[in-house]
Amino acid sequence: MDVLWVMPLLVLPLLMWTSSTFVFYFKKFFYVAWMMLLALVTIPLCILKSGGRDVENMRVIRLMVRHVKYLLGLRFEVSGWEHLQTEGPYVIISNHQSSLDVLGLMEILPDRCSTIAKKELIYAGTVGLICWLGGIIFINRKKTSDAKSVMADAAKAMLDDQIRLWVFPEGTRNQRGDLLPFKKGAFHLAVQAQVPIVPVVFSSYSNFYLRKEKQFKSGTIRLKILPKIETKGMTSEDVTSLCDKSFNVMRSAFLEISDSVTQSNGPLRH
Ligand SMILES: CCCCCC/C=C\CCCCCCCCCC(=O)SCCNC(=O)CCNC(=O)[C@H](O)C(C)(C)COP(=O)(O)OP(=O)(O)OC[C@H]1O[C@@H](n2cnc3c(N)ncnc32)[C@H](O)[C@@H]1OP(=O)(O)O
Ligand SMILES: CCCCCCCC/C=C\CCCCCCCC(=O)OC[C@@H](O)COP(=O)(O)O
Repeated sequence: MDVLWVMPLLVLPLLMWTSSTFVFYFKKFFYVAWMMLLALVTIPLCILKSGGRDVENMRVIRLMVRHVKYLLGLRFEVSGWEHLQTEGPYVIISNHQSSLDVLGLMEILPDRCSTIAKKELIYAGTVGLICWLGGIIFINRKKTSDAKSVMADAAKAMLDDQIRLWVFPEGTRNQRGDLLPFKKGAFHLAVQAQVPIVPVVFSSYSNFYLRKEKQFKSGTIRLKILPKIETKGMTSEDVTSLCDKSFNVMRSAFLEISDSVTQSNGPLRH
């Protein structure tokens, strides 16, 4: 009899563990499947709207992605909207924690703004095709010289076609509770086009999404848009200091808006 009473005490934690792991895989699977399906529906809409690859398709994509946050139990708290009210082209830079960043990106994406992404994304089925239709610029991260020339073309296109570009200067996803050192491409891009940089910071996801621990709870993400940094008159000589300055303002903002969050792995050293 006694053993029977103990059973629930053993089984309950096991059930809770498996259910949170189950929720993690379910939500991840659902997210990918839903985005693939949305992309499938959005492809013809984009083709009807623009007849092919065009940054204007980002309006349709943005509209189609907006509801996905509710399905995953996520909310965004955006501050600094006024800093996006800048005429003409600019480069947005933000930290990059997960593919969930796309939801925040779509929350604040200004008109005529596309992104720079790794070229592997083009093979992601319907999502890859929608990225291509949305004018996303693909770079080969393993070939710096190729990436540089694609970005030089992008600087020209920003001015010729009046487009804005969103770049993830960490160059990869990172969930270590701090920012990775920035790569230089975004800053060369802004200096070459002589356009401002608008830094955007996503608060840490570690209070609701932990890849290693297989946790994916509901949560609120703070998105802070910071004042633009001008690059007029700068040359490639100024890129390193521009990069350092941007890193410092973004890192302080990241730590400030993530302050209530436990930094499980501690800060990274540079
Ligand atoms: C409805 C349907 C639903 C569908 C859902 C999806 C819908 C839409 C999708 C939209 C959203 C998509 C979101 C996509 C997210 C994808 C995110 C990514 O893929 S992140 C990864 C790719 N991005 C990046 O890598 C960008 C950042 N990287 C860089 O900028 C890098 O600098 C580089 C790749 C250009 C070069 O890399 P690397 O060699 O490793 O870097 P450095 O150390 O920075 O540079 C080496 C030296 O080269 C100089 N340099 C760099 N760039 C330039 C340049 N453009 N011109 C001249 N010189 C350059 C740099 O200064 C270094 O020299 P040094 O002497 O040391 O200064
Ligand atoms: C038939 C192929 C199926 C592939 C399925 C993948 C589909 C992805 C589906 C839904 C997610 C939608 C958001 C897509 C955009 C997110 C891209 C992204 O975050 O790429 C990661 C990249 O920044 C860094 O990669 P690394 O960690 O450096 O490597």
